[in-house]
Formats: sequence, structure tokens, C-alpha cells
Amino acid sequence: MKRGFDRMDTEGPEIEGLERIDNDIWQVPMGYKSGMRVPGRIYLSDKLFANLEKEAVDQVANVATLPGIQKFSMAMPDAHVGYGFPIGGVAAFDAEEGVISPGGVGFDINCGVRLIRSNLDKSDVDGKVNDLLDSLFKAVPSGVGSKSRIRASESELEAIFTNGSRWAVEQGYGVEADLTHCEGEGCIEGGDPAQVSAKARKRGRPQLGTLGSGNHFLELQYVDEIYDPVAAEAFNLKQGQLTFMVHCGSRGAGHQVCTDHLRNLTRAVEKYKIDLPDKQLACAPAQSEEAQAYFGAMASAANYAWTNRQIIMHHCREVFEQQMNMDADELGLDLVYDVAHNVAKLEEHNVNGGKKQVYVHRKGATRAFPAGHHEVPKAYRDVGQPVLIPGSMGTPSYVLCGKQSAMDVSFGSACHGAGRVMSRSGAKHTFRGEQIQKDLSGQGISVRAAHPSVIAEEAPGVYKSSSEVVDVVDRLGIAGKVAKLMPVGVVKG
Ligand SMILES: Nc1nc2c(ncn2[C@@H]2O[C@H](COP(=O)(O)O)[C@@H](O)[C@H]2O)c(=O)[nH]1
Ligand SMILES: [Mn+2]
Ligand SMILES: [Mn+2]
Repeated sequence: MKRGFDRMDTEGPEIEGLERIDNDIWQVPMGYKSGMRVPGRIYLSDKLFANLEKEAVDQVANVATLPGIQKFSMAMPDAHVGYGFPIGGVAAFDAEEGVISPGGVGFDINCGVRLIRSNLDKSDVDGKVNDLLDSLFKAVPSGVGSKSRIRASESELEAIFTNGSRWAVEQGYGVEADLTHCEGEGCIEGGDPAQVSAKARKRGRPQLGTLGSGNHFLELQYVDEIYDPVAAEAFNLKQGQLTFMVHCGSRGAGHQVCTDHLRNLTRAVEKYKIDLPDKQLACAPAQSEEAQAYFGAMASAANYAWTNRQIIMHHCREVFEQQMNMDADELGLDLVYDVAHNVAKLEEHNVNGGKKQVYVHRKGATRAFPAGHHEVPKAYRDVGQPVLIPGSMGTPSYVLCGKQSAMDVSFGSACHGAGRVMSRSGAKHTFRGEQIQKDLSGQGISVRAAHPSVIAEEAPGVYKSSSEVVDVVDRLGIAGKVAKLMPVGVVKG
């Protein structure tokens, strides 16, 4: 242990073997669990350490036993327990010798966040927020199993699974610039519709343009503070400006893809004789037919999610035009960026002094590529990609930009949110939705939800401090703070 980083200094859970090796860096040593191939790294401040779950540390160690894992099994400061891998987990596997695992992506494939800027100032919506929220609530169906009026045909679904957002733009749901301001231009290559089951298609067909439940949201925000004026200018953000955030994923289609392929990969674990400490880590050798089938289906679901967010944004733009009685040019509702935070991608990274193809699994983690990286949109190439971190319906969200250290520290990845500290059932016992809604209203934040129980489950108190979380990635040089966004009105799923 480094001098000055004595574990005894820090209040929090006693987790035997966990070592604090630097400010904000905790190491899960190789001996923590038998079979670990690499150490674990958890990025946490002292304050966030107090909420660290031992089970999440065990999950970091479990992931470290998987074949072909590179450098470290990692957890971001928003980490908490998930299915097999922790939420907030990042792990990269050698593209030849490693594995691909659905647990490292999650059930809501390509759950993600998009941020839209505007020509409006916060004051321009004074007295209009409630009407805007009511119209947004109507325009974007929300809640478990919600359906829209769109019914994609079989051939349209094929195009969506293969091409992602481009399909939506070609149908008139948006403009070309939306694609160039989106991670991967709204598409992962390798989408293979043949690997998406009839059941997943059936679930996906009526859900394009829908938000989903609970944690997903549409949020009116304003820019409360600028930390990096150069990056803020590149992102076209300024103090006091009204912004709009969308958080949702691949709905029933993605969930079904994960369910179907977990079944196949559970069988593959036996076939390929992979020794797993937890069956939720079901996986297969990256080049096996089972893993490639999952990857093709996962990419299809990711492409569906980008299409979904694109259609939602289009419908929200229409609501703004009607409610504000302004046209698209006047409103300037341009997409700043869209990030996936539940996804596996084939990427090239520097490992042990050489370049290597790896499958980077980001499960509750955001890509954070730095300035100069060829995958960062040209408009942002000098500052790094926007990293969008939602907070909660009552606390700040943040815009950061990817930094060079992310490539060394975390395979170009940062946190994805504040991260839960309380379960949904715990929240329903602790909070009353009506009271939370009233408290938020007192702070100038209006909330719409299908049921008050959703507001209780999503109360700001169920999440860690977003400020504390982003400060860790900022200090580590993974992503730098650009702007703080405060909520003024939220539609919860
Ligand atoms: N700005 C808002 N952020 C929110 C809200 N509800 C949740 N959150 C944040 O999103 C992340 C990501 O959630 P996940 O379900 O995909 O893991 C979560 O950690 C929260 O910090 C909201 O209403 N507004
Ligand atoms: Mn999400
Ligand atoms: Mn989601």
C-alpha cells in the first residue's frame, strides 16, 4: 500500500483484501478470489467508498476471472451490484483469446443518454413548463410495455437492426446532423437481424418512440455553470441556456435479445468448459458462433435503441415547436451528442505497449474518447467527445469531455450516472411519491409520472451524489467537467 493512503483513514465497509492504492483508486488484488487473471480497480472517493457494496467488489473480482480479460476488471464511481457484472463495470477482452458476455452489457442494451441544446434561455419557458411537460408526456408513451403508433414492418425492422438511427432520419425523424453528433453515428457495425428472435421482433415492433419505465426520463434543464469554456463553446452550450435530455434504451426488443442469448451462452459455458464463479457471467469465446451470434443480436438491439432515441427526439422537437410557437431554426434544438452506456464494442486499444483489438464491455459506463480520436465527431475533435452524466430528477446532471487518461486508465470509459444507493423496494418504503413531487415543485422542478410510486422509486435520495461521482472521473483525468445542468421539469417513464 502506498504511504499516505492507509485504509484506516477511510470510513466505510470493512472489505478484507481491498487496498487503497492512490487517491480515488482502490485495488482488488489477485488474491482476493481464486482464479483472478488480472487485478480489479475501483475508482472511488472517500465519501463514495462509504456506500460501496461488498457484493459489487466480489463482482469486480468475478469478472477478473474471465478468459482473455486485459489489464484490470474495473468499476466506475457510480458502481453498484448488477447482473453478473456490476453496473458501472468496464472490462475489455482480447478479441481472439477472450470472451463476450451479455452480463457485461446488461438487459437494456444501449440504454443511453442524448442531450439537445437550444436557442432558448431558461427564462423563455417561465410559466410554460407545465404545458410543455403535459405535451411531452402525451407525445412520448411511457411506462412498462408502453406502445407507440408506429408499427415497423419486418423489412423496416431489418433496416433498423442493421443501420440504426439512419433509418429514422431517412423516414423524416430528424436531420443528417443528428447522425454526425451521435456515438458511432447511431449505429454499431455488425448488427445481424438473423440473430434476433421472432419474440424480440414482436416486442420491438410497437415500441419505437417509447420511453419505458422508471429510471428513463425526458428532462428540461438549464446550464447552471460552465467549467471549461473552450469545450462548452465547441458543444454550443452557454450559461442560462435551456437544454433537454433523453434517457432510454432498446425496450422489450433489447431485453428479449439479452434473455434469448443468455440461454444460449449458458449452454456454451459447458460446451467450451469455462470455469465461472457466477453463472450470471455466462459467456463464450469471442470468435465462437455463440458469442458472435450474441454480438450480432446485441448490435441490432443497440441500433434499435439509437433509432428509438432519434424518434423520441423528433417528437419532442415537434412539441417544442407547437408549445413555443417557434420554428425549428428559431428553436435551434440541435443534438449535442448521444452516448450508449450499456454496450460491448470492438475497439483498438494500447495494451502492454502494443495495439490490440478488444471487446470493451461498458455496463453502466460511458465511452470517453479524448481529443484527436478518429471516432470523436469532427466538431469536437479538438476537445474530446461529450460524456453525458445524468444525476437525478432533483440534482445536477453534467456534461464532461473525454480525456487522454481514459485511454490508459479505463479503456476510454467513464461513469454513466450517479448510481443507485437504494433499491426500488427500499425507496417505496422510505419515500412517498406525492411528497417528493411537492418538495421538488418547491425547488422549481415539475415532475410528471404515470404513478406516484415511480416518483418514490426515483426520488433523488435513491441516488449517490452526481457531483461527487463526476469529481472522481474529473480528478483522475478520465473526463473533464464542461457544464453543470439543473432540472426544471421531468417526465419519468
Ligand atoms: N437527470 C436525471 N437523471 C436521472 C433521473 N433518473 C435517473 N437518473 C440518473 O440516470 C443514471 C443512469 O441510470 P441507469 O438506470 O441507466 O443505470 C442513474 O444512475 C441516475 O444517476 C432523472 O429523472 N433525471
Ligand atoms: Mn440507462
Ligand atoms: Mn435503461
